[in-house]
Amino acid sequence: MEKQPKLLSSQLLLKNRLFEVTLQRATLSWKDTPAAGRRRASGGINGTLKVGSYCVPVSEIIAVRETEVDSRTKDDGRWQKMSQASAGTHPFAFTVSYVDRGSRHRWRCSDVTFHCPDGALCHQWVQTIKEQLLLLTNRPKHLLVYINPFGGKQQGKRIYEQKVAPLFSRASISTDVIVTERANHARDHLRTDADLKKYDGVVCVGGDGMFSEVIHGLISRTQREAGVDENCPEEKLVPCDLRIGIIPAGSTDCICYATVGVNDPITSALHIIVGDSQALDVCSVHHNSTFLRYSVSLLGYGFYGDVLTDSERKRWMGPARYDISGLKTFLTHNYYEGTVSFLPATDILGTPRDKTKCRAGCYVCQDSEWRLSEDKQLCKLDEDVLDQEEDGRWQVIRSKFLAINAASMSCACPRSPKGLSPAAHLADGTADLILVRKCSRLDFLRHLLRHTSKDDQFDLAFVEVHRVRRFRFTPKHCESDSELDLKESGKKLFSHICRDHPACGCATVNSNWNCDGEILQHAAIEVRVHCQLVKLFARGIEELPVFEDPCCPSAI
Ligand SMILES: Nc1ncnc2c1ncn2[C@@H]1O[C@H](COP(=O)(O)OP(=O)(O)OP(=O)(O)O)[C@@H](O)[C@H]1O
Repeated sequence: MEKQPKLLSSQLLLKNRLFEVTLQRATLSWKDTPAAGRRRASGGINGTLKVGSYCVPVSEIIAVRETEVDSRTKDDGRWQKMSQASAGTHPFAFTVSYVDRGSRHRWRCSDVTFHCPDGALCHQWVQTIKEQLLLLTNRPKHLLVYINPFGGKQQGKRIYEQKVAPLFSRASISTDVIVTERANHARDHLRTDADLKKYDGVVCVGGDGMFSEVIHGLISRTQREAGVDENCPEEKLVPCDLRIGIIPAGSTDCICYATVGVNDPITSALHIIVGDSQALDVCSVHHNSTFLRYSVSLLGYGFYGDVLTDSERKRWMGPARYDISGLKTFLTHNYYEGTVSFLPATDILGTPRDKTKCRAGCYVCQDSEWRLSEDKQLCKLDEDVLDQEEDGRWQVIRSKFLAINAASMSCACPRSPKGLSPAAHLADGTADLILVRKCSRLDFLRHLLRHTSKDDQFDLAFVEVHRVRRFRFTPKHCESDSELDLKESGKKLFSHICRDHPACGCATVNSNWNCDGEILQHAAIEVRVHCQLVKLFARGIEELPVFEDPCCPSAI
């Protein structure tokens, strides 16, 4: 590794022990000096600090400030008494706030205070660190924040005010905060009114529903300004410039869990402050050349559509409704006939059966980013050639399905740690299309149980999985208009009977699509994955536990 020049290096006092403190372009480090032992022996009060070397990446420093020095100093949240000798020899101090990694991907903001022998040196340290922070151009300075006061346990406002706003202010981030007054307030404001040029990012405080509002508003706005027609399924959508931050305060925080690894407001706030960036694929869903919705996690027809439809009728039950509706839908065992056509993704590095998972710095997603920038350089003429090539590669499957699921990410969450498609990627421009054909209840149960065990949920004769760029689904009765006309009235009646008699064993005509937790109005849909259409203030789930990380503020 290339040796970096030292920007500053001094012997400073930390918890009454002398440390050699060094600032380089990428790191702030401090290590025990031989004199430290002598000073300890001379009666200084020892803190909990371990002997050794410590290192914080500059990119994870939140802020630096000069600190008032008394004979008492507050460090790590606790008051400590400085020895008279230390206060006398090192009367000036500065405090560095930095990202401290806890267990299970949780981040915290920790402080370390260094004491200096003179004011000029202290000032020089603060200024030099500040200058290094200003060079980090990926950090947001001004954010637009939407708070859903009714999401989850209705704690959005309190969470923001008590846990997030103080961190933003410490990091000198200014905000415009809007507390939403109705559903779709954030979406509509982003679509038309918001002066987006003023901001470096948009933050939503709430659950997956709020995140969905924000992406719908931002994507629509971007397309309108670029002159792209959202209703045309063939249009290539223009990526959104502004990054989105999610402060989890909902009952379902799956997107946050999938992109950060934990649904913790402080962790998310710190990812925003350090200016992380994680691209995310977005699926557009159309019916007959009419835009329906965007999806970033799961599109599910059959089993997951039916669970959502049933659970919506049982909202009064609270979260227990998902288990009850799940059991009911499983026992009902409906299957649906139709045609799935899809365009396989052939030019990518990963497959849905990979053992490796999408993690921070994922090389599969990076490869897609590289291809995306190459694609942009292709001239318009080549797009027609590509379309013709695509036409020849579509595959068609006509069958009876218990479930059709398209996962744009693993869909892992605390309830399902492996997720629906464990090897799916956040930003490779594909979705994993999982087809579960008609099978016995026992076999379907085996498939479902494998989502929570080590066994491969796709390694069953009635399950197949394809990594796709586009797909279409046509329910059997929609396959031709004349067929539809002939059967329409009879099927409506049939569907009604089956809903009222769920145990009769006959298939209802149509299920509904569950689109990231919302029910779609149409069963016949056309889906296209847009590679890296939005960006989040996140970095993907980090792989290493804290003690394995070579550059964290623990001893090295
Ligand atoms: N002020 C408001 N009043 C009522 N509904 C709102 C308001 N602001 C946002 N919403 C809507 O509330 C819905 C749920 O919000 P959110 O996702 O934040 O919480 P949640 O409890 O996780 O909900 P869900 O689990 O249904 O996604 C969103 O779809 C959003 O459109």
